[in-house]
Amino acid sequence: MQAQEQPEIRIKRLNPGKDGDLPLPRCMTPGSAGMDICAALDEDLAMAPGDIALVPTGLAMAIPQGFEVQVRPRSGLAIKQGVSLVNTPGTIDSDYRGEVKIGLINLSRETRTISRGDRIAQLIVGRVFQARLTETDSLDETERNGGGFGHTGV
Ligand SMILES: O=c1ccn([C@H]2C[C@H](O)[C@@H](COP(=O)(O)OP(=O)(O)OP(=O)(O)O)O2)c(=O)[nH]1
Ligand SMILES: [Mg+2]
Repeated sequence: MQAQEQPEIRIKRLNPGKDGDLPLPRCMTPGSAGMDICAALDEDLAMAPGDIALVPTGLAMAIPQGFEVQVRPRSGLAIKQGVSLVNTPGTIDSDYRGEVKIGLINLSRETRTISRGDRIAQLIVGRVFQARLTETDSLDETERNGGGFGHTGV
C-alpha cells in the first residue's frame, strides 16, 4: 500500500531561548504512530498519589483543517509508573494556537517525579470530519437496534 501524503503541522517554540534545548515531538522508531512530547518544566514536579498536573510543553501548533492531534499516554510510563493522562485521549483542535499542555495523573500509590525533558505523552495525528447532523424522528432498524453495553455477552 502506498504511504499516504504527510500532512504538515507548523510548530512553534513559545520560549525558544529557554526551551531550545528540548527536542520537538518525535517518532522514536521509523514506524511509530506517536511522536513523543517532552515536559518543558523548569523544575522537578513531584506528583503525590492521585495528583493531577497540567504540564507545559512550550509548544504551539497549527494543525491543518480536517486533522486533529490526539494526546495519548505512553504505555511504559502508565504501566510501569502509573502516570497516565487524566483526559485521554486529549484533543488538540486544528484552530487551537495556545500552548499544548499535558494533563498528567498519578494513578500509582507512590509519589512520582516528572523532570524537564521527560517524554510524558505521545501525539497522534488523525483525520476528522465535521459531520452534518440531520434531525429526524425515525431511524432505520438494525439487528442490534438498542442493544448495547454487553447485550451480546461479556
Ligand atoms: O490534552 C490536551 C487537551 C486539550 N488541549 C488544548 C487544545 C485543545 O484544542 C483545547 C481545548 O481542548 P478540549 O476541547 O478538549 O477542552 P474543552 O474543555 O472542550 O475546552 P474548550 O471549551 O476550549 O474547547 O485545549 C491541550 O493542550 N491538551
Ligand atoms: Mg472543546
